[in-house]
Amino acid sequence: MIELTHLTKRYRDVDAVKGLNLTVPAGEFFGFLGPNGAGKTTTIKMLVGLLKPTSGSVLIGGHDVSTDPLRAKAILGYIPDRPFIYEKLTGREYLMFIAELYGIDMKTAAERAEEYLAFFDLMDSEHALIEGYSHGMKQKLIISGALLHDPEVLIVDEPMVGLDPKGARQVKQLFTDLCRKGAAVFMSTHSLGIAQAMCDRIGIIQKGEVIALGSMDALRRMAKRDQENLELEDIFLELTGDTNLERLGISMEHPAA
Ligand SMILES: Nc1ncnc2c1ncn2[C@@H]1O[C@H](COP(=O)(O)OP(=O)(O)OP(=O)(O)O)[C@@H](O)[C@H]1O
Repeated sequence: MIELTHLTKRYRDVDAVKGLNLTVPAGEFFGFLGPNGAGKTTTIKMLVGLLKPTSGSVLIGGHDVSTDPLRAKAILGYIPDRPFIYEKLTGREYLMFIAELYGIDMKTAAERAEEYLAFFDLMDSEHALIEGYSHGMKQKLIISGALLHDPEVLIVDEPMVGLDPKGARQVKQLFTDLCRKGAAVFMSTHSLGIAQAMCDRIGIIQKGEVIALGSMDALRRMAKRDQENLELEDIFLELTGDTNLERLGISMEHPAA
C-alpha cells in the first residue's frame, strides 16, 4: 500500500534520507521514530509529494507520487506537524471545501462533515471563523478534513501535539478504526508510549537510515534483550546508542487513557 524504494534526499551538503526501503501493507499501523534531525519529516514530505526525492521512489496504492501524483493523492490523507488552514473560513466551510477538492458529492460531504464536527464537539463553533479556534480545535478540524474522503493511506506527522487527553483519545480511536477498515497508517511521533500502544510495527530512523524495524517483540530481540516487559524507551536507547531522551527530543509520556 505504501512502498518506498531506495528513497534518498540530499539537501546541499546534508544527506537527510539515505536509501530507505520500506513497505507498509494495507491494514498496518506503522510507527516512525527517531531523534531530532533523523529525517522523519523529510521522509514524510516525500511520501506525500511535497518534496521531490533526490533518487528513489514512493508508491501509494501502486501509484508513483512523483509521476502519477493525482491518483496517489486521491487515496491519501495527510496530517502535517505544522498545519496550514484557511483561517477566514468557518469550520464547516473548511470541511465542505476539502470535500469538494476530493470530489465527494455535497450530500455525503455534508453528512460526513456533520459526523466529524459532532464527534469532536465542534458543533457550537461550526459557523465561527477558524481564526477564532484554539490550537486543539484547529487540529481536530484538520484531522477531520484528512479523513473526510476515507483515505486508503494515512500519513501523520506528530498528530497529538496540542490535543487534550480526550481529543488525543478520540484521534487514536479514529486512526485505529481506519486501520481496521484496511487503511495503511504511517505515523511519525516522538511519543514512545503512543507508538508502543498503537503500532503494529515500528521503524527507528537515525541519521537518515532505518536502524531497526519490526514489531515490539522483534525490536526487543534486535536490542538483544528479549525480556517481555522491555519498554520501547529501553529499546530506543539501546539501538540509538544514546542515553539522554531529552537530547533526542523523545518523550515517554504515556498515551492518554
Ligand atoms: N530545507 C532544508 N534544507 C537543508 N537541510 C534540511 C532542510 N530540512 C531538513 N534539513 C536537514 O535534514 C536533516 C533531517 O531533517 P528532518 O526535519 O527530516 O528531521 P526530523 O527527523 O523530522 O527531525 P525532528 O524530530 O527534529 O522534527 C537534518 O539534518 C536537517 O537539518
